[in-house]
Amino acid sequence: MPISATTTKTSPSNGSATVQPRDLRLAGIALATLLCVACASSTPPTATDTTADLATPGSVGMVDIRELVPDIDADIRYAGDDNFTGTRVDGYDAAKCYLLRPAAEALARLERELRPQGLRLRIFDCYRPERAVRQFVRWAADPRDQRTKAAYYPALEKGSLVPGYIADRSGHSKGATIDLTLLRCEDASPARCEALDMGTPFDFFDPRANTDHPHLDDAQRANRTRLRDAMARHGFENYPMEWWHYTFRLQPPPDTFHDVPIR
Ligand SMILES: C[C@@H](N)C(=O)N[C@H](C)C(=O)O
Ligand SMILES: [Zn+2]
Repeated sequence: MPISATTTKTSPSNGSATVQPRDLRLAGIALATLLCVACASSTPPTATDTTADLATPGSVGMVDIRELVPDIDADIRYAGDDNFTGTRVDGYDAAKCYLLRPAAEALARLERELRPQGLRLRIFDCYRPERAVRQFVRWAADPRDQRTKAAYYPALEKGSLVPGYIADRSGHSKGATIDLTLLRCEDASPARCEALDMGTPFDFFDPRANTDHPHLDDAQRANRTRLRDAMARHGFENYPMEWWHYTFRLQPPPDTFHDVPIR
């Protein structure tokens, strides 16, 4: 896994990232490292370091899913204002889905399996820069902004959404996690598709979004099960709090959080 000033590594003990400057030989470098609170990097600068704004998802091992499936359906909600923050999110300079290559290849295999059944995937989010996660956390901590409450978290206080519904250190930043749903498509060109009823919309922060919530109707439960089974066949594990959130089981698991913008 490439490491740069744009990345932080997971602590083996508790699963969260820590700031651990390992090279304090040069006082100037150490000072720069300590001052770079926003970078939160565990690795000191090296000759190959670059700023987050110069690196690309490709340079840290990720691939645009449309290189593998050019016509996959994607509605990258954080690249616009149609999301729970009500604004375009930091780091989403383009509406693209980047994933580590093995995760992207697994997703492409699943899409190929689904199409003959009249089904397709719709992707909402993939790799998420850490600056986006920080924006989510700032949004959740600001009780004055309630513009999206009715649509996204009607029954909960926004301050309670972190970390269960919105992670303060997200697996999305490691490049193997994806938010998505299933579409049923008519065999036309271009395909005419409709999202399956999952019981809640994407990013509806509420117990009803829990994958096994008891008060779903039969069709909604079957649709969630269909998505979960399909994803499991291709190595993706569901997060029980959110029916749309899946992580690809990579060996060894990725341990690097990235803050490279999507463009
Ligand atoms: C914010 C939502 N789409 C999501 O991905 N939630 C999980 C918990 C995360 O932020 O990693
Ligand atoms: Zn997610």
